Amino acid sequence: MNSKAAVLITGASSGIGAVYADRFAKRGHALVLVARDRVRMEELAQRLRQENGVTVELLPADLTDSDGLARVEARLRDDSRIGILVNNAGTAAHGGFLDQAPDDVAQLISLNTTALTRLASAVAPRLAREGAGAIVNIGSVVGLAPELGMSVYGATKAFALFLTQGLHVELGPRGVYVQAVLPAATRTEIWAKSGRDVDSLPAVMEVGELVDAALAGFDARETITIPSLPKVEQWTSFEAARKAMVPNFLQVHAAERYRQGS
Ligand SMILES: NC(=O)C1=CN([C@@H]2O[C@H](COP(=O)(O)OP(=O)(O)OC[C@H]3O[C@@H](n4cnc5c(N)ncnc54)[C@H](OP(=O)(O)O)[C@@H]3O)[C@@H](O)[C@H]2O)C=CC1
Ligand SMILES: CC(=O)[C@H](N)C(=O)O
Repeated sequence: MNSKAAVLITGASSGIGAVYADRFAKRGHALVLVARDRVRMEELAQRLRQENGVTVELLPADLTDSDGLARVEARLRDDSRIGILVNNAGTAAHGGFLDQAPDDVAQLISLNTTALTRLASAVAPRLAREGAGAIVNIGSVVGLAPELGMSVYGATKAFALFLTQGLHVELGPRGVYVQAVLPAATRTEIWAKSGRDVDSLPAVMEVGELVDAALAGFDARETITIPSLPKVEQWTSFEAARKAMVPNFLQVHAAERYRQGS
């Protein structure tokens, strides 16, 4: 992969996406920034152009809107300068499942899973043809922790993790690197936007530290990067247990515990 490939970052107007933009600009990459808030992106873009001398283009779009999403998909399909997609745009939900209106749930799923998948789908064939490039999906540790009571949000993040692992299997041999980053609580606007006080949490990572760790995982070509997890062995043994189960799924008969009266 050309190390100076342009990077398209969704959700680049604030938080994790804005810091990814800063870090990739510092590394000398041209950027395409996607989010709804053009003014905030323009402020960021001006600073990044001045500080780093890189090209920064804006592609304002609502990724839950079919026209907006289609414009970003077209850019990813057609612009051969873009070699890295950072699929970061996402929202969290207010309250628990019983408090969430079906339309709000659908909107969350639309951004966190449908848009993420469609954007990966738009860029992947071109990257596979080129035998180079990267797709970074921002998941969450919440996708591993149904106990946290964020069922729909967590399910969208479990989706991002699974999709990444599947795409790693499918696209890795074609030369495309796929990474899932699973942040834990990180100080960004997502908390206030979803009606929660980030300062009530026992531990919160600063967003710069989170993105720098995610990029260390990127540079190491990790498939799954969990910046806050102290011992990577906990993740690798979890994965080993899952993989050990897979060969046992295909059986002619139901397991003994389900055989009634036989
Ligand atoms: N902060 C945290 O604790 C954690 C965050 N994450 C994940 O990190 C990612 C980034 O979130 P974070 O930086 O924290 O939060 P922010 O709220 O700061 O950033 C979210 C970004 O997504 C954009 N966005 C929201 N809705 C849309 C939309 N409909 N179309 C296009 N862009 C949209 C926002 O821009 P705009 O409003 O301009 O459209 C903004 O740039 C999310 O996927 C989140 O789930 C994961 C784990 C922990
Ligand atoms: C940002 C969130 O709402 C969530 N708690 C997470 O850590 O992913």
